[in-house]
This record gives sequence, C-alpha cells and structure tokens, in this order.
Amino acid sequence: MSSRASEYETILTERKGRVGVVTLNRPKALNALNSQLMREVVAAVEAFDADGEIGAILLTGSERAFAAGADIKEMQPKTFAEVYAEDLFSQWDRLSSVRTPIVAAVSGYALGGGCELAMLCDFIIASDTAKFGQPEIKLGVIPGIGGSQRLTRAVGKAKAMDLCLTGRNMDAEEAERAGLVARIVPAAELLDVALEAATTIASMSLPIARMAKEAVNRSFETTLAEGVKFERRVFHSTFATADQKEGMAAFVEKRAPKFVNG
Ligand SMILES: CC(C)(O)CC(=O)SCCNC(=O)CCNC(=O)[C@H](O)C(C)(C)COP(=O)(O)OP(=O)(O)OC[C@H]1O[C@@H](n2cnc3c(N)ncnc32)[C@H](O)[C@@H]1OP(=O)(O)O
Repeated sequence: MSSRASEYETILTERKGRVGVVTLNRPKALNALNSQLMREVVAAVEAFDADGEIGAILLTGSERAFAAGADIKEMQPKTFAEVYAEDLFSQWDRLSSVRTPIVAAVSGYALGGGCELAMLCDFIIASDTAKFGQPEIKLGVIPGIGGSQRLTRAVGKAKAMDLCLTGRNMDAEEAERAGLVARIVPAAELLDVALEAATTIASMSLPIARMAKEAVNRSFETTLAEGVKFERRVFHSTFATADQKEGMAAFVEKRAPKFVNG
C-alpha cells in the first residue's frame, strides 16, 4: 500500500509497506534546503519515527540532486544577529534524535547542507552519478549542519580537510573508498536498491533495530571501553524481548522469524 500526504509543499511522503519514504521536492532549485523544506523534512521524519507501523525511513531527492545545499538565496541577506538569534540550522539536529533507522538514497548533487543531511541519516546508498562536497568555503562560510564533524568522522581528517578547504566535490567511487558511502548502484536502480535495504531493516524487530542503531552511534560519542560496555548491556537487554525469544527459536526450528516488535 502506498499513500501520498498532501500537507507538505517541498517534500513528498509515502508509505511503502513498513518503510516511510520522504522525497525532497524542489526540483527547480536542485532541492536547496530552505527553511520550509527543513521544517517539513524534520516534521515528516519525526512523524514516521513516532509511527509504530514504520520500521525504517528512506530519505531521497531527485536523480539530478539529493540536495545542492542550504538555500543560498534565503541565507544571503541574513545578518549575524539574525542567524545567531534564530540559531540557524539547529532544527536539523532533531534528526539525530530519531530512533528509527534512516537510509539516504543519494543521486546527483549532495553538496554543503545536502551532504550534511545525507550524513544525518544512518547510511548512504549512492548512485554512480552522486557528487559529495562541502563547498561552503567558496561562499565565505564554513559547514553549519555538522559537516566539519560528521565528514571528519566518516572519512578521516585528511580528506575532510581537503574537501572543506578546497571546496572540491568527490564522486561516488571516491566517497565509497573513503567510507562515506555504504554502497554504489547504477542510477536507474537506486530507489529499488535503497527501498529493498530499508524494507529488509523494517522486517527486523523494530526495538532491536533501534538498539543496534543506538549502539553504533554510541561509538562516535564515547571511548572504546565505554562503548563496548554500553553494547554489552544493550545486548543483555535484548534477552528481555519477545523478539529475541522468537528470533532464536526460529533459527533452531529452521523457519523464518515472526517478530512482534516487542
Ligand atoms: C548548510 C551550510 C551552512 O553548510 C551551508 C550550505 O549548504 S551553503 C550551500 C552549499 N552548496 C553550494 O554551494 C552549491 C550551490 N550550487 C551550485 O554550485 C550549482 O547549482 C550546482 C553545481 C549544484 C549545479 O550547477 P548547474 O547544473 O549549473 O545548475 P544551476 O543553474 O546552478 O542551478 C539550478 C537552479 O538551482 C538553484 N540552486 C542551486 N543550488 C542552490 C542553492 N544551494 N541555494 C539556492 N539555489 C540553488 C540555482 O540558483 C538555479 O536556480 P535559478 O537561479 O536558475 O533560479
């Protein structure tokens, strides 16, 4: 079953089985992230996250652009006092609190805020046409939605410095070699492959998938020893779920598991 919501103007939302799909939809501006689009993406992702029927979220753009960055025309007239007072772009931080796994399907440009938005997702599946970059320096600014931090964690200091200081783009192959991208697929197959990955995630136990996401993310926030301890405690807690009983029973009984998300 698939249904389109009508309350959004700059995005489309759709349910595909247990996957909530959010598609950026400002094609004339290459999906530049203006404030309305930011509000709508955050609201749509949070709504899917709160929906117990949704087990994974897929975020995508168009074939030409995932997103060509924050909307430069909207930002241009702003003063320091304004951006500081409104804490410009802090709303994007809410995506880091989303517990449902989010897959980014990236084709074409993912520049500046577009690259940062893809990195706010849990992993990126890219088409062979994807181009990633943090070109903010060419506009006289620096990344503002976490690019200098998440890109460095994903690809290491050398390449993050290269991209943030020269403003050059990297293609999908370089991004995959560097560890930013999980998989590359031909452009024509991107949505099918990304939806298949999201559907696979959504077929797992939702609480266990959320725990796995939380454990991986913890590795960015803490020491190795603390992270391993956290993982072990969460692993122990999976034994309190019906889905651990079902998953292991299904293996022993040589059948497919029927998870109840509990
Ligand atoms: C969030 C922060 C703080 O990290 C900051 C940022 O994200 S800053 C923005 C970073 N992104 C960029 O600097 C990329 C800007 N765009 C481009 O360089 C080019 O558009 C391109 C290389 C992606 C594509 O070039 P081309 O194929 O020649 O298409 P265009 O004619 O340039 O673009 C089509 C249309 O889209 C508008 N557009 C593109 N990007 C943006 C943007 N980031 N903000 C606002 N509008 C954008 C572009 O102006 C064109 O529209 P028209 O002027 O023709 O109406």
